[in-house]
Amino acid sequence: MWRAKRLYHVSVPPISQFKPLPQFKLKCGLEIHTQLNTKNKLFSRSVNDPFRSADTPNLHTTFFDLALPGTQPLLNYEAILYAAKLALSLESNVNLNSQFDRKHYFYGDQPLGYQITQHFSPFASGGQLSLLQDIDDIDEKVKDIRITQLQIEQDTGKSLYRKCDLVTLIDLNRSNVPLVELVTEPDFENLKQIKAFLKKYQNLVRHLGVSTGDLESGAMRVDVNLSINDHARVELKNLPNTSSIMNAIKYEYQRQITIMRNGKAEEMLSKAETRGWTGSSTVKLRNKETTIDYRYMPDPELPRVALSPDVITNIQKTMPPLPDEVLQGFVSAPYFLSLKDAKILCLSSNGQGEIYNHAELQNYYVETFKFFVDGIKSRAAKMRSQTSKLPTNWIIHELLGDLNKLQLPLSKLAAYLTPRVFADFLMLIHDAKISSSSGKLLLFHILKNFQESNYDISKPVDFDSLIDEYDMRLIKHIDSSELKQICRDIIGGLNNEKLINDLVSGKKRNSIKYLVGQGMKLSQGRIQAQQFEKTFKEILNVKW
Ligand SMILES: Nc1ncnc2c1ncn2[C@@H]1O[C@H](COP(=O)(O)OP(=O)(O)OP(=O)(O)O)[C@@H](O)[C@H]1O
Ligand SMILES: [Mg+2]
Ligand SMILES: [Mg+2]
Repeated sequence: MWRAKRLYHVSVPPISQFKPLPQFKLKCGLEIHTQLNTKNKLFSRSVNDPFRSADTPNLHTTFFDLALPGTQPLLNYEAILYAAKLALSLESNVNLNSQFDRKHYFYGDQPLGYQITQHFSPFASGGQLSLLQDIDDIDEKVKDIRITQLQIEQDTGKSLYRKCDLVTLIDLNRSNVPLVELVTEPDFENLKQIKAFLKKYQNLVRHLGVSTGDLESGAMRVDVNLSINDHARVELKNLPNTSSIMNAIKYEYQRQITIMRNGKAEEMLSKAETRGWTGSSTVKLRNKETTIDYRYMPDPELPRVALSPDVITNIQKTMPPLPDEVLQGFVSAPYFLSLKDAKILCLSSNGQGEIYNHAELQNYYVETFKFFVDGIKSRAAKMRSQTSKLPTNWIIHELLGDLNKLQLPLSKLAAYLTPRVFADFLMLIHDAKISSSSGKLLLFHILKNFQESNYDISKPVDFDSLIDEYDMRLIKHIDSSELKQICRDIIGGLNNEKLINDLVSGKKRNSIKYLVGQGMKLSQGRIQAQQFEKTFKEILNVKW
């Protein structure tokens, strides 16, 4: 008698209890699809803007994107250029004679009936991306992730399933957008390496300007392949962001361990399978070996991509220095940035570049630094380490904070508060014309006014009159008895004997900062903090 096979139920512990165990060795490889942000699509002249879908579906489509009979693909060379840049930056060998193939399957958002990809002869192979402990926050000193290959292919359209009337809507704005599929060797051994690789690769595509690299919008899509102790690999799909990627791996790791511990590995982990992430668990989509036969064949309508070695050499010449080199440059002479600050300059946090992109920010910093150093030299002053920190502190910390607060794009501001002008501003602080607390107010005021003037760049910034208008000029030569009186008044006004005793005895030395803060507030930042500190110590007879 036929009986339904009882499904073996695996009870997986919660993700929060995830713990990598040495006896269960994790091995992972990634497949990453990256949309190239070329002007046009891969095989047609339509505009490449897959994100227009929400308001205007099917806007960017030509007859070829719709797969109307009689239309033919026409290769966009810009996509080849972008893919070559990416391949070279990964030390991958560009194939001088790659080819496009048809991968056949039917789906509503794939009207050709096949996807044009590179199966037999991919665009580039080999190469690596090195992860470094200092820069990428991994546990090992260095970890090289080998690249298997990069292939160019077209993206599919999008299907929108409407439950209410059981209708599926098709949007072809994304159809035929150029993609690079990057495949790594199964070199990853832990989560930190995967997280670091994704961040580094994302930063790389942004740095090269070949993609926005955003996971959330689908410009970058990651499939994870995972196996434990040499059992069959499981491919994880539908991972929309970094936390899904991490959680899916954690879940899958625990699921497979549970299976092994229950003696079911032979039965359940001997065949490769594809699983999807539901948000809380992985579910089987299909067996790898039973996937349909795609009937790959070379696309007869597209000639081979024949590149001369000169083309590659010339592209290599136009390549910018890679992110790690740029970072190293900022931590060494003449900038001497801390690694943390250098990372802020080099690692873009958002691909859209709304407030700034890393190239603009680096440029603004480098230019300002140059003008500032010239300013110091012109005063025949020495560049002390405290002085060289001024551009860093004021750009990376103060200015970026203000821009974010005001949602003011750096590109707009740089036309008005140019690096030369910003260096002048820094000189005001360097020359002690204004205190840094006044500087903060002044900078914010200038930015806010600029924004309110609707980005009017016609009137140049006039620091001198602004400083006078707001009465910010530092009082350098205050009479010492007058200053002592101000300090005594502050102490008297506090009426806090314990604070003063603890300060004088050295128990709570930090309280001096509080007193100085009161002084700065009272003088509206016009008397220097150091003067206050000195005077407070004098009148309190502080010995430490
Ligand atoms: N034993 C293994 N454990 C974990 N990952 C593995 C293992 N063997 C291979 N992989 C990874 O599986 C991935 C294979 O990707 P590839 O694109 O070559 O084939 P695929 O997944 O079969 O094809 P498709 O592109 O149709 O998904 C690579 O990232 C590779 O590193
Ligand atoms: Mg795969
Ligand atoms: Mg693949």
